[in-house]
Order: sequence, then structure tokens, then C-alpha cells
Amino acid sequence: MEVECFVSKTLELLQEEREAEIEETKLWQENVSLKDLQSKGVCLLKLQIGSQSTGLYGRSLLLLEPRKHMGVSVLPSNNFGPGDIVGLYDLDGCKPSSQLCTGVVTRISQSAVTVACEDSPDGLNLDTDALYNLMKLANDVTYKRMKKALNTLNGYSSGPASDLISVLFGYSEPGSISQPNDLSFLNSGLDESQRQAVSFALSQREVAVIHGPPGTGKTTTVVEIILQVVKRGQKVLCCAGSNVAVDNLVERLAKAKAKVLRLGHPARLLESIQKHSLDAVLAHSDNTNIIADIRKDIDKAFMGMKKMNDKRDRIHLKREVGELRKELRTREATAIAEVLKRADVVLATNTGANDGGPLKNLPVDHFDWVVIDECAQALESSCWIALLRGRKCILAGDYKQLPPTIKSHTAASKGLSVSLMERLILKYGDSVVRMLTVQYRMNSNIMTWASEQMYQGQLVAHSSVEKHLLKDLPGVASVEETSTPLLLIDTAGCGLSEMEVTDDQSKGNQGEVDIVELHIKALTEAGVKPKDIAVIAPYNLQVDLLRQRLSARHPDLEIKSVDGFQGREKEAVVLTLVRSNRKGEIGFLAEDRRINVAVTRARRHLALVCDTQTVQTHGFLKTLIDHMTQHGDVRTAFEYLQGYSMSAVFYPSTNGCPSLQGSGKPPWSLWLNLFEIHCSTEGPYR
Ligand SMILES: Nc1ncnc2c1ncn2[C@@H]1O[C@H](COP(=O)(O)OP(=O)(O)OP(=O)(O)O)[C@@H](O)[C@H]1O
Repeated sequence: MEVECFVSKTLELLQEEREAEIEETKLWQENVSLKDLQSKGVCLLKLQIGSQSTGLYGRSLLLLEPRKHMGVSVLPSNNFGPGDIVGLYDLDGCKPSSQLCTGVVTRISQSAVTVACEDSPDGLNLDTDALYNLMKLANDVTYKRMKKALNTLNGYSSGPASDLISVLFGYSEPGSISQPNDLSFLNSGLDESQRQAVSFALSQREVAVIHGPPGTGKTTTVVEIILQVVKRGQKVLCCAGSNVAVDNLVERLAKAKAKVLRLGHPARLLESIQKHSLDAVLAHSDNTNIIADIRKDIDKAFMGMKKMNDKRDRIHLKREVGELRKELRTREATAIAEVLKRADVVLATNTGANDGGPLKNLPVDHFDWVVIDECAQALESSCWIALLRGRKCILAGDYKQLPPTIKSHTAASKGLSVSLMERLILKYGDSVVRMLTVQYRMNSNIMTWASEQMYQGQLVAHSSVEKHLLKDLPGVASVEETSTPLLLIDTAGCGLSEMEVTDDQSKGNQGEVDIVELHIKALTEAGVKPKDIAVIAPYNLQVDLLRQRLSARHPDLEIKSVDGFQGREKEAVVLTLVRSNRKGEIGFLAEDRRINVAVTRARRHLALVCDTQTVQTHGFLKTLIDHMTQHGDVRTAFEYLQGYSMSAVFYPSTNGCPSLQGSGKPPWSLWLNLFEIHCSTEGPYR
């Protein structure tokens, strides 16, 4: 695809995406209820201020949490993430008139969200007993930066990235340069596929793609490549889509003693890596005192100006302030450039690498390499912000997991969701890619299905994980549930239908919540710690139902949507697929990459709760059911009731249908459903 064609098409699709995002945040104008906004994940209602503190560099941090229910606070499932721009509102709603301040989300957990306020909340007189609403705001900074990068790409005639652009758009073929055969690896523990990926990356002239399936040590490999490049005296710009991924790389590189520098709003960085941030390093630079003195001089001149009556004196002082400002800018730019040049690896998010920020102080050809991690989850246009600064690039990620989240279905279907990594693999095939093949996460029974369906059967489980089970964890008893890596709990025929909801985007299934609860009970009674278990569901509504049911008893249990759990792992994963209907409709379970992500989060145990009759209508899901049936334990939801005492009296009703009264232990809804099935023909019952 030619550059002009790519740029004009992408600009158009970005515009569509932008409009979809604005639409979403303007829903309040269309009388969409706040509750509906909350269920769409863009709004959090009735939060109270848990604490208010001053963060680094004087920024105010508000910890907001929902009111406690049975002693715990649980946020509804939502789409908030670190770095999101949000508005804080009083309880009147989420209209501009009720906005109290704006801020940036710095942290979000199941129980609270922390916001770094742009305006000082001191002046707002926030009441610690009052309740507030929080809403995501459309943020055009990212769009502006992507557009700018695309326009620069379009007009790019000569510069460091010329050869790279030429290869990435197919004007010329990727090339290689010879490397010494006896490459000495800094990390002696690398496996063969990781070593090959490192050698390959170093020998590519313009581009190398590192395909890292789940748990295969992608970051370990990327870190080795960067350290090798640094050892050769070259400079690296290293980016990823999310702050968390960038911080992870900063930590790993700093541990290996690389000279790293992290760009980005300090409020968004992990505390442990704050010391590597530009602000922190600048504060210790030689120029700091001079810069502070100039700032003081400017403040003093301003104070003086207020007191002056003589116009000529004021003009004179104004000129002086102008000069001081100029000097301040020059000194600051020099200080930033010095700090940046001293670093071997500069790290930022893709959009943080824009040329309007600190990087504008560096010569355009400063970096030899641009490394982009999580490349398959980023919009290609966001990668170009960084790529325009590199001669060569390394792209790492897994295009068999979920692509970037796109709100506009039209933009996604027209190609906006195709990542640069995917596009290059389609264009050049294996010639630019090396795949990591040894995985260090999953029991081989969990891995095999993903390997066969998504990775051409090439994955091998490392011996340290190959056979590991929950029962091998300290303090965990050996019972059926902890001795099997795969457990299918089939609800087919049990009548545990999905809930009828008007919003067709989200789905819930109370019966599956009941089953999940019973399975969690079995696991925790066997000694598995709740913090080692994740419950994941494809739908936000199901996540909410699960949290309502389970979070009070198990605050450490992580309950998340599949999309929200990408990049993570747990010893045990309980996955509920929710869909159960006569028509065999499975909605967005039909996205194979979503199922791949869900399954590959589990290290030692995967329990799948689903209605096989419904989900097997989809070929890909059928392969999972077949795999679990063949290699794992299978139970029907009916078996789950064994051991549960219940006293009940059944009476045939006048219309011939059985009715039920009684009391018993949960899960009551499950009993009701089963009762319908087992009592439909004969009677009377006692
Ligand atoms: N060569 C190796 N020998 C032993 N353990 C390894 C090796 N490479 C990676 N690991 C381990 O595998 C785990 C995953 O590694 P890493 O964090 O590098 O993977 P990743 O691919 O970035 O993860 P993800 O799959 O979540 O993207 C870590 O616990 C790491 O220590």
C-alpha cells in the first residue's frame, strides 16, 4: 500500500473513530440515563472520597470509591484505565454545568479509582461525606498527535526513517546485515527460540517482528535485544501502547543497569520507576539551580511590575521578563537535551513520543532503533509517532490476541483495527518474523489447544510448567478440582438461559454465576488463595453480577472482562461464556482472539462454564469444547448440586406445570431450572 493511500484512508477512519468517541461521551445530551452510561462503562456513579493526598510534584490525588456494601466497596465493571481524562461531577449529573474539575486516572482497581486532579481540589471544597460522579471525557490529544504523524509521514522526503518507510510500505524489500556468529548473550538463560529472535533482530537492516504468544518471554527477549543494541553504543527509543507495559520495560532494563529515561506525566507512572522519570532526573541535573534562580527572578519582576506606576519603568521590566523567559526556555531545552542524550534508552508511550514534547530537544536522527512492544494492540497511526524517529524498528507483540479497541464498527471493519504487525506479516510472511515457541506459563494441557488453533502447533511448554497443577502449590490439598488442568462444567440442558436484556451489547447469566460460585468455593476450600484465582467473562454485565455475588466474600478474587485481563495471568482461571439460548447465538464470542486471550491467562487450572449446545454452533469454540472433553474433566451443572441439602415440597400446579416451594441452600435459581426439567412429566411429587 502506498504511503499517500494509507495516510488518506487512515485519516478518514480516525475521524470516524473520533466522532464515535465524542458521541459516547455526549450521551448525556440525548437523555441517556446515568445508569445506562454506567452500564456502558463510561461513567461511575455515587463515589465517595476515600482519601485526598498530594502526589508527586504537588499534584492532588483523589481516591474515589463506591459506598461500602457489607464492609467492602466494589466498582461496577467499567472501561476506565490509567491515563484516561475524566471529569468529576456533583450528583446533579454529568453535564458541563455540574463539572467540578477534570483530571487523569492514575490507578484503577476493583474497589477504587485514583484521579490526579488538573485543578486543585482544595479550592473546590470537596465534602468527604458527599457523593460524586466520574465520567470519561473525549481526549483529542492522541488524535492530534496521530494526525500530525500521518501528515509528516505523507510529506516525508528524506530523514532517518526513509529506508524504514520504504520497506514498511513495500517500495523496497527488507534487508539484512551480517552479524558475528558468536553473539554473546547477556542473559545466559534464554531459550533457543529467544536466542534466534535476538540474533535475527540484530541482523535485520530495517525491521524485525518478534511474535510472542502468551507466556513465551517476549519482554525478556525485547530486553536482551535492547541491551545488545546499547552494548554496541547505539541509542534506542522504546515505546508501548500502555503506561503499564512501558513501566514494566523500564523496571526490567533498569535492573539490567541500562541508562534509562522515562518520559510521561509523572502522575501516570508507577511509583517504583518515578526516579527514572524526566522530571526526577532533571531535578538532579546541573542546570536545576540556575533554572530555579531564573524562575525566581521572573516572579520577582512580576511582583515589582504590579507596584510600578511609571509606564516607562513597566515597559522596561516587561522587556526584562521577556528576556528572562527566553533564557529560561533555552536553559530548560539544553538541560532536557543533555539528560536525554545521556540516556541509552528513552522510554515513552507511543503517543508520548510525539515531537511536541521533550523529544523536540533532540536532533531528529538521534535514535538508531525504535522498539515498539505490544505492537499488535496499537493503532498503526500511533506507532508512526515513534517510528518517524528511527532508522530501524523492532515490533513485538502477538497479533493472535485482541487488536486495539475501536469504538466505531465502521472504522474497524474498514481496516482501522489492523495493526502494523499484522499488516507486515501479511505482506512479508515469515521473512520478517521470528516466533518465540517455548512458553513459561501454562500446563501443557491448557497450552495445546491454543497452540494448535492459533500458533500452528509450534508452542512447547517449558519443563518447569508443563505438568504443574494447583495441588502442587503450597497449602493446597489434592482434590479433584486441584488435580485437573482442564475442567468443563457443561450447563447444556439445565435451562440456565442467558438473561433477557434490552441492551444487546451486554449479557448476563445468573445460573452460570451460581456455578462459578460453587467452583470458587471448592477451590478455596481446597486451599487455593483467592488472589491466585481470576474469574473472567466476555460481558461487562456478567462481570457485574459476579462481583455482586463474590467480591464481598473474596475481596482478593480478581473478576474482570476478558479484554480487561489481556496481558495478565493467574494460577486458576474460571471462565464463564454466558451465552445460552435456543438459537445458538453467540455474539462477540465469535472473535477467536478473544477466546484465545481468555484461555491463555491460566497457569495451572482452567474451568470453563458454558452451555456447550449453544457455543458449539461456532466452529472455533467447538474445537475448545472438543479439546476439553478429550483432555480434561467434564461435569454437568447438575452434578454441582450433589452434596447440597435442600428441603422442598413440590406440588403439581393446576395448569399441569409443577410448582415448587421450599427452602434450601443456594443456588436456588439452579434448582428451579433443574426442577423444570426433571419434574415435567410425572407427578405428584413430595
Ligand atoms: N528463557 C527463560 N527461562 C526461564 N524463564 C523464562 C525465560 N523467558 C521468560 N521466562 C519467564 O516467563 C515469564 C514471562 O516472561 P516475560 O515477562 O518476558 O513474558 P512476556 O511474553 O512479556 O509475557 P506475556 O506473555 O504476558 O506478554 C516470566 O516469569 C519469565 O521469568
